[in-house]
Amino acid sequence: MNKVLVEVRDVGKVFHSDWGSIEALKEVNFRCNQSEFVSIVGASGCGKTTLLRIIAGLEPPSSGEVLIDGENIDGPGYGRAVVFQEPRLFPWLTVEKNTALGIQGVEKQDEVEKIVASSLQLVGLTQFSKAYPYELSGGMAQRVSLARALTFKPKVFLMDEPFSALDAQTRARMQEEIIDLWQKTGKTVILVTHDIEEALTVSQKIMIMSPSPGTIKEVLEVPFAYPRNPDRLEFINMRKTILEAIR
Ligand SMILES: Nc1ncnc2c1ncn2[C@@H]1O[C@H](COP(=O)(O)OP(=O)(O)OP(=O)(O)O)[C@@H](O)[C@H]1O
Repeated sequence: MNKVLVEVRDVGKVFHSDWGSIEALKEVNFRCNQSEFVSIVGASGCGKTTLLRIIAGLEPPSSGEVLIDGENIDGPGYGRAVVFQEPRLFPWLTVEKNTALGIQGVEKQDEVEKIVASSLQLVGLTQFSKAYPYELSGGMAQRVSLARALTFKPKVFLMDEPFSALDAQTRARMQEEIIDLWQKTGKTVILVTHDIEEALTVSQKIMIMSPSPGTIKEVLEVPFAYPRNPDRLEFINMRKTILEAIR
């Protein structure tokens, strides 16, 4: 039976500033099952990042609540790892030291090393553990941030446009790698992307948001097997459906 891991209930968010208020989210409701790969797509400004930040506990909702594994979220926590658009590495630390920054509550150095080694292996960076960030390509740097996120042993990975700063080829490779990582670890993934093709390539479910105020317009199951082929008619048709829904 599918277990519900993330539950967003009637979430609303209003930002107040000197020049007025913005209702960024209104009555957002959805459920995400354990081990599910979900993408959130929608036009610029429709509230994707705000919703992800609320699930991460980085932003409080103005109304409603978010439950993860039945527990109410009221701040950042180790059950959730967030991967941002840029890798956010410390330039003066090696790959393994940057990766180890995510580890909490493990005192023995050899245990820390074991966790780091297995995370780096999962993202294919074992060989580069002694390298510094300036020696890495953009894709490799983003893989370090994934390795660091893995060390948290999170229940859910929250990703905000993690590949959008990469060139097209690296991006395609990273999409394959994230599917591989998800299949190996069985983690739940919620990915924000403005790229419909990316959402169709990686996810099992796509939530389409509409703006002003941001709300979930439609949820689509992606029924195709992995690896997905963007040239297949079913893929092309679904891309068209999503594009029309966003417009
Ligand atoms: N900290 C903030 N203060 C005030 N308004 C904000 C803040 N963060 C977001 N907003 C507003 O909330 C709305 C949703 O923004 P958000 O960044 O969540 O959209 P998005 O869908 O992620 O956009 P994009 O695809 O362009 O990144 C926008 O109107 C934005 O101006």
